[in-house]
Amino acid sequence: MRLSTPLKSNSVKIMLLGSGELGKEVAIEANRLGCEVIAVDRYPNAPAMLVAQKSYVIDMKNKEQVLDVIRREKPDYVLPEIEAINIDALFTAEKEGIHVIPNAEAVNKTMNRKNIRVFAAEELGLKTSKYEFVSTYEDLKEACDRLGYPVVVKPIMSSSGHGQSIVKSPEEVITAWEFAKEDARGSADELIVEEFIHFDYEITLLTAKNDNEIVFCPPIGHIQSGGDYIFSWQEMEMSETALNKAKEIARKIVEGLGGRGIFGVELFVKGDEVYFSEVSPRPHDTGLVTLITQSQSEFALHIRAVLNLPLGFEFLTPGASAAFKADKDSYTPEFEIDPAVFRVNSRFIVFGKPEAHPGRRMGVLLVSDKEAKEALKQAELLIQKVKIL
Ligand SMILES: Nc1ncnc2c1ncn2[C@@H]1O[C@H](COP(=O)(O)OP(=O)(O)OP(=O)(O)O)[C@@H](O)[C@H]1O
Ligand SMILES: NCC(=O)N[C@@H]1O[C@H](COP(=O)([O-])[O-])[C@@H](O)[C@H]1O
Ligand SMILES: [Mg+2]
Repeated sequence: MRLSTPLKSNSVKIMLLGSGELGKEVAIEANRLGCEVIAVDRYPNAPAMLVAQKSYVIDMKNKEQVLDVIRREKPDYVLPEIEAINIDALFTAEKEGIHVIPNAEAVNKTMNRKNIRVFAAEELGLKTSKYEFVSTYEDLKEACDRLGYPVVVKPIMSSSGHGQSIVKSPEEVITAWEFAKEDARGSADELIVEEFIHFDYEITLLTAKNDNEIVFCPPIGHIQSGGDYIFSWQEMEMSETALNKAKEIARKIVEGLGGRGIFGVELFVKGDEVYFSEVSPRPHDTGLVTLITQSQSEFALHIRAVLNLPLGFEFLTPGASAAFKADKDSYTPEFEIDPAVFRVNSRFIVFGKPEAHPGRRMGVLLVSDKEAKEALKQAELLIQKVKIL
């Protein structure tokens, strides 16, 4: 492995398309290996920009603007960090010899619920919830009736629960339709209607892949509210049968998508049955907990995978994370953190987002303990001691 110093002509150049909290940790790991980091996002002073060597503010959905920064910088690797990126630009960049992580087609498949669901369920034969795709209100109504209530309605392109709702009765279909249209983070031209899975629990199985090996992190349990994560813990206790099924699904999906990097494979578990839900071809928000539990966090593993370095790591301790979300608007967000939060076994990470809005994730609390359950209890308690002024 050849490594240099950032900004030298021979340094490895990494471009992050999306510069939020996950990208910031990736940038820090890349910097530690002497890589040069170019952070790109839709607004200035995004978290990863605060630690990158250079940054650009562009319209991430505009093909010319995305291609322009790539052509100008000629990075060795382009790492998509968000879902809402112009995909044609990635295909073109790849054709021009740029290494997109994990590859443009994998990004294309995973950014669109229709592509990834059809690929997973119909091509790879993975078990998923029943689903239908609709583009008119009438079709949505019929699909909900056919699948039977409750159902989950989601825009085909979105993330962090934006535009997503659980529909419990025919009367609620109209609200779900309107919400999907107004709150989608990508495109709500089409919606997916999914059978509601009454799972016992859900996990993220972080799976790292380089050209030679695939490694699995211990499963991460999590709790979601409104389609967005609020607590996660590692390791989630599960039966050997369920864990083996989870690994088998994860292996199939990452081999199917190909390329190098870390993948967050989202799975629902009911008894020993495991359902594939979706996958991020990049670090996962629920995986922030690995910053305190693993010798190599998901961010370090991502960079190692990108650079095709060995992926070995140790699970050091059980732990938990609590997302800190703002409850108000602020253009000069300031935290008030009770010193009690800073225990021997806990940390609070401020992402550094320049603006706070109700529901926006601004930081994360991490706790380790002998048992994940105990760490989770402490995380639930300590997160209440953080406020935005
Ligand atoms: N078919 C389903 N049955 C039961 N619960 C579901 C179903 N689909 C989604 N959920 C719940 O909603 C959460 C968010 O769904 P999903 O992961 O599809 O949305 P998302 O917007 O992509 O979120 P993120 O970007 O944070 O991963 C899931 O983690 C799960 O808790
Ligand atoms: N579930 C996906 C996820 O967690 N993505 C993370 O959130 C950022 C966007 O935050 P913002 O919406 O507050 O700008 C993204 O840049 C990424 O780091
Ligand atoms: Mg998800």
